[in-house]
Amino acid sequence: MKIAVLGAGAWGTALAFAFCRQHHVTLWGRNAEQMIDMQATRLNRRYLPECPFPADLHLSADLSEAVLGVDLVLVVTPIAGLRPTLRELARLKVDAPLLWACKGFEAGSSLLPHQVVAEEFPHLKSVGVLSGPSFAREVAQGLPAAVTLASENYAFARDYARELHSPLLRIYANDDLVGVEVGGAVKNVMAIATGVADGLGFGMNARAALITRGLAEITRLAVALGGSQQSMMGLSGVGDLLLTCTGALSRNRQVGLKLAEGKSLDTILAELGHVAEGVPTAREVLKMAERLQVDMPITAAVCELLYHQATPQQVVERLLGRAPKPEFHAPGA
Ligand SMILES: NC(=O)C1=CN([C@@H]2O[C@H](COP(=O)(O)OP(=O)(O)OC[C@H]3O[C@@H](n4cnc5c(N)ncnc54)[C@H](O)[C@@H]3O)[C@@H](O)[C@H]2O)C=CC1
Ligand SMILES: O=C(CO)COP(=O)(O)O
Repeated sequence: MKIAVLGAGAWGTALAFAFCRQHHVTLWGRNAEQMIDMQATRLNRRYLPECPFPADLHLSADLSEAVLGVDLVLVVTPIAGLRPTLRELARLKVDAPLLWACKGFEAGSSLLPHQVVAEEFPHLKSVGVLSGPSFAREVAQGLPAAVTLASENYAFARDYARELHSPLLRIYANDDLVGVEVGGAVKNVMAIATGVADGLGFGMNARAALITRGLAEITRLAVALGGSQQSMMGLSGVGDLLLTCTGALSRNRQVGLKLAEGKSLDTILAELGHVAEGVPTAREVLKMAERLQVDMPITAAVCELLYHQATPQQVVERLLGRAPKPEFHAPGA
């Protein structure tokens, strides 16, 4: 297949590496200067400095050139870049099948990525998300990983999962687009919370409790939005939640660790140099939870920390001080 990967950050670069083993791949980035540097050094020095480019990876800073005659477009910008990128694709009259790999709810609209795609490309039916436990650096180093390709059009998910699948990047098909997107979006919020708890030295018991109750929270929201509970047991549910809450490579977890050190959000984001989707997404998830009357206390606590100047200690006291309740639901309820 001829594939255009749009977005030359860590994850776009890593996916381009993975797919160019079997396909003709062009990695497009919006920053022409950076793309010239990448071509000259065959390295993404800004976002993935330790991984040299495979010889057969093509690069372009010209979107029209990158998408010319492609069989698949894969958008790997942060969620904030999804809509602007789709609008550029619409302007260029691109109608190739479309996948995206961004994780989050769109800031302001609180829409999931597939809803943004439906607004910008209402007639395109071959669309879906690629999501799951996958740190860019490990994928770029050729270490094995498994992800989910979810689409409401299951035949599309099945066929493109088969096309993109390889021994090092195993791809599973799923028809639960909502569940897979909610899992990928909200685990980032839970990773911030887990980073805070770990940074405060609360120990491994507390970490396991947070991850488990985080999963309960994600599941409630996913089901309220029409997703399937089963996906929460899958790669884009518990799989990505575990990875991001415990893995040192997670940027969202790093945000939490630095919040626990008492650093301001602005300082943390400047130090990070990468996107941390859990930061804008936490606010949208809380809005959505309030609208749907879904109980999401960990998300609310993360929002208190990020946006209401609460200290980590205050937030933890409030979370631990809540009244006891049934783990699942009261018998007979
Ligand atoms: N890094 C990882 O391990 C993984 C990241 N993701 C998701 O992939 C998405 C991208 O993440 P990363 O590549 O890691 O971020 P990053 O922070 O490494 O790079 C972001 C890239 O997006 C570009 N960008 C930002 N706005 C854009 C726009 N409007 N148009 C075009 N390009 C734009 C930036 O120039 C930069 O190249 C996020 O939603 C993230 O949650 C998903 C799985 C793994
Ligand atoms: O989504 C990811 C792994 O699946 C990457 O997580 P971070 O954005 O927290 O680094």
